[in-house]
Amino acid sequence: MSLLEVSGLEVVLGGKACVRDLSLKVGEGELLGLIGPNGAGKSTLVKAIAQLLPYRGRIRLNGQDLARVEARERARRIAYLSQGDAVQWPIAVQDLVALGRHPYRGSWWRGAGTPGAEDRAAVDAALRAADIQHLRHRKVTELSGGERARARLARVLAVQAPLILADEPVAALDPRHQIQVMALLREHCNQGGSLILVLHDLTLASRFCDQLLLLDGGAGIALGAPAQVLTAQHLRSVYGIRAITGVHEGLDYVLPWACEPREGKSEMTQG
Ligand SMILES: Nc1ncnc2c1ncn2[C@@H]1O[C@H](COP(=O)(O)OP(=O)(O)OP(=O)(O)O)[C@@H](O)[C@H]1O
Repeated sequence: MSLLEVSGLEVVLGGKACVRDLSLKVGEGELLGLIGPNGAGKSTLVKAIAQLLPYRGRIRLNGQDLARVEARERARRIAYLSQGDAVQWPIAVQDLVALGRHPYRGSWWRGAGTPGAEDRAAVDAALRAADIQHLRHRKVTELSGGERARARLARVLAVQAPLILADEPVAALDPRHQIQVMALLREHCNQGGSLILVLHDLTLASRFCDQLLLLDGGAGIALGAPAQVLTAQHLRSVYGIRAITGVHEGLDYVLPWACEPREGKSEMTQG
């Protein structure tokens, strides 16, 4: 059984269908990348899965209708990293990361108490994984964009949820940290966790993801292994680009190279 099953999903915002009749499955240990041009519906899809938007259709986690799972329980099973890097309060990095443990605490008003040993260990592990131990006492609002991106990611890792939804977690990172974070997310999957990742970098997408879902205009255009999705035809018809492709160390790579005239939209293909 898949960990996550989405079927017939439709999200309408401001009278416009931003996600249309979308179905997908994510298995345990699987990394699904969501790609597509600006405005394709990637963030909307992720927010609907996180139960942050109203939708029609069905979203099941471990066979259970996610809409019926109690909020705190859901927050332990799905960790969501939103797009962007806004953190409004000048709190210490370790306190931001500790917020990831909130789903495991009782109500603050009913005396949730101080973090337990498990919470501290989870925060330490997340700081280590995101390579920001040295920043733990710094204020989040005083970090660089890339440092803040890693602090926000560490909060999500601290949840230790089986499913992570991450919306462009590497967008602000330098190349070394991009590769480091992708490898870290890959490791989450190698350890049996599952991940849905929104990203624009097609090279990282083809290298690190098991499957890719290409979206355009709210609809799924192609779903399958990276090589089946990142075809010259899809790159041209959906992105309006041409890419250099090849194989390095046994892995396919795709390097966007030039703009091309866009052609008619493709039908959804499934590999
Ligand atoms: N609250 C909203 N009300 C109305 N329309 C919205 C709302 N949020 C998003 N949209 C529209 O839904 C469409 C999909 O937006 P979404 O943010 O999901 O795209 P995306 O693929 O994540 O894009 P990007 O790569 O630019 O982040 C866009 O046309 C956007 O304008």
